[in-house]
Amino acid sequence: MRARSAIRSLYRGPVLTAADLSAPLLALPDDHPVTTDLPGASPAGEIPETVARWAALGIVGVKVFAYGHDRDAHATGALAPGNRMVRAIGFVKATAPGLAVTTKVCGCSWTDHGECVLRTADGDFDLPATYGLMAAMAVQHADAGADAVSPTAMLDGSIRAVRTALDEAGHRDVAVNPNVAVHTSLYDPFKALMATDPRAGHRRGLQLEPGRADRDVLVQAARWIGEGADSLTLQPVMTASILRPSAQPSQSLCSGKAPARSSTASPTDDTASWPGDLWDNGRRAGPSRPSTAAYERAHGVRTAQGLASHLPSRGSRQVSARRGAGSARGASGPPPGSCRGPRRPGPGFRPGRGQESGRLPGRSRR
Ligand SMILES: NCC(=O)CCC(=O)O
Repeated sequence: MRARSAIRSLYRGPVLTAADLSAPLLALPDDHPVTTDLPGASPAGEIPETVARWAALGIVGVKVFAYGHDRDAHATGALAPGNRMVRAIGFVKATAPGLAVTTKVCGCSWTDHGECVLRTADGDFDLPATYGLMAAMAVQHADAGADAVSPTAMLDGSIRAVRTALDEAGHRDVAVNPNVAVHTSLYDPFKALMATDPRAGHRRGLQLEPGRADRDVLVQAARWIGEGADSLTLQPVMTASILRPSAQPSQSLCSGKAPARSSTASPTDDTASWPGDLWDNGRRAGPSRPSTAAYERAHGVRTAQGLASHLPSRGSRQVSARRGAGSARGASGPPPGSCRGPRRPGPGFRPGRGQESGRLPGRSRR
């Protein structure tokens, strides 16, 4: 079989090209020392040059992270007109209008304590203020030209808050791409460069525990989809590999199959290769898109949409009602309790960390 190159080409697996990639752009102050090998670290003034180089390579997206300024307890700088994020979005769009711009939406770059969430005077999580901050940031980024926003706090309710705010501001076509973030020291160089390491404690109470990530990733994915996510970013990138083993048809597990293309799972024409429900939440639903049920039959797996039907979801009905396609997908999913396999969330299974009850973990220490 492999002697003929035409046959090799015919049966070649998926190929990763520049057209599958989105590059991280870490927008730094002009006088900031770039003491890192992290790709994409760029003083603000050099952003046009950096982005032009990427566009010439054929890269199709940029994910913007801004080094926050004027940091305080309320993350005031995050909403300041013309702040570094807004300017970075403008630079990218002016340089390469065709690039898809995704922006990080989180308090941690803008709070003086480095936490993703805002706190009350008593030190508790201030949920309304945090949701309000993230929602206003998302609208500000969309107003500045962002095509998608990436809420990264891993805070239940924040995705719904962002989606609702975008819709109400007339940005229904701006996508929401939350993180599914596993807690890891691999973020340390990024946090050091961007000065986002929490002054006290860590993000362990929000991000997924590495030891349980193989199933919690899927639980969280289903949750974000229920809140209105359009696509997901698995973080760190190797998180994608923990989904692969659970996608073996012979095991018939409750899982999705990870894409081979990049850490950001984004809409693609290759819907047959993984369950679109996990990745694009049906925004591109169309005649060529396989249904959840068809996908599950063909691959012998359960998708996140199927998994979601096992959870006491707080948001999926709301999303289904708002988006017609979502409703149809939900109806075609497996009935509750039909999932078979060794990693099936058992009766009474809870994602942990008090998420089901909406209770949030308190400040924890290293
Ligand atoms: N807002 C949090 C993140 O972006 C995730 C990486 C980190 O822990 O800093």
